[in-house]
Amino acid sequence: GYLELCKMLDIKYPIFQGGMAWISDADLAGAVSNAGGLGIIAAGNAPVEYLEEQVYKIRKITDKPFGVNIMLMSPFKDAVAEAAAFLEVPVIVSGAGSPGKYMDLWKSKGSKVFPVVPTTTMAKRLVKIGADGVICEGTEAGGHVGELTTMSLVPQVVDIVDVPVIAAGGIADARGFAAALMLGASGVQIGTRFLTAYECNVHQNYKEAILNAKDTDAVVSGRRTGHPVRSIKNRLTSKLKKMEKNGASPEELEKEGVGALRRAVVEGDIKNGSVMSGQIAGLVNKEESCEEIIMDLMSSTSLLIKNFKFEE
Ligand SMILES: O=C(O)COc1ccc(-c2c[nH]c(CNC(=O)Nc3ncc(Sc4ccccn4)s3)n2)cc1
Repeated sequence: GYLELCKMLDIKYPIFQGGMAWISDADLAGAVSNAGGLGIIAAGNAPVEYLEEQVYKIRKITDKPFGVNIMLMSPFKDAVAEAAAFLEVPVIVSGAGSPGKYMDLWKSKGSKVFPVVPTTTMAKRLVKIGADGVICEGTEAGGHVGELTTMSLVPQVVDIVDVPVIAAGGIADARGFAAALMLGASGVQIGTRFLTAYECNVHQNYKEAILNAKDTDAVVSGRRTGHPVRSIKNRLTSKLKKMEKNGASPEELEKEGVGALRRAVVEGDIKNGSVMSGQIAGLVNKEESCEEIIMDLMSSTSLLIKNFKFEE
């Protein structure tokens, strides 16, 4: 349950902040960890120097546990995986691929390993080789997504693993948090709502696109070409949709996608950039601090579930 998870990771609240490529830096992760959750720095596609710099920086911001998310489609994944172990990062999260070959290295250095898994098969396989928990991310999530929904994936994984399950995808308030606990999750991972936090350094245009989005605006591009990515509907997603319809190759689509996330995050080009976002953006309508987000989640959830106790 959530108390066991908090004990395992020495965190106050069972709330992970999604390690979003280009977005989750030491400022955001440090604020989440200082507020009692697990802040997670995203290595994304960045070279190892970026990760080292962010880990040094977060250790100046907080002395609480934090995580690093390693994106396994990164060209720098080997160096980044080594660095995460060498830096003795408390929690290592992985995504967009299988971290099997790094598991022993990460465990040997004492890191807790929480891979994101899109299916029960992957969950079972990774727990068998040592995963300390799994993050079950439903297709409701932003960014690179699988096919299964959170509502469907979470209970099926809970039934076949004996480690804590974190629910991710489509969760932004106490109702989603409470629902995840009912499905058997020990905690939740939240991306889209933390993306609009004051401490998140993403371009203000990107935050506004999330705050103004409605339920049907977060669409998946590239589902047929292998890298399905959920982002806010704009000129880029329309272009990708047309290209897919005209039978564009994965390489052609990939070329369009490269640099698109940076254009949105850094330059604020939310028309032609990739504004990655979960379906729950329609529920995220105001900017808050990480502390406010976490306290809202914990206090409201404790009202929904009578034996869900927490102390401020
Ligand atoms: O290796 C296999 O058999 C396949 O294994 C997996 C397949 C998928 C996943 C998976 C799905 N979702 C996640 C965690 N979420 C994510 O990884 N979300 C991401 N958002 C943006 C990212 S950067 C990117 C990536 C592709 C194209 C453009 N940009 S990564 N992991 C995990 C393992």
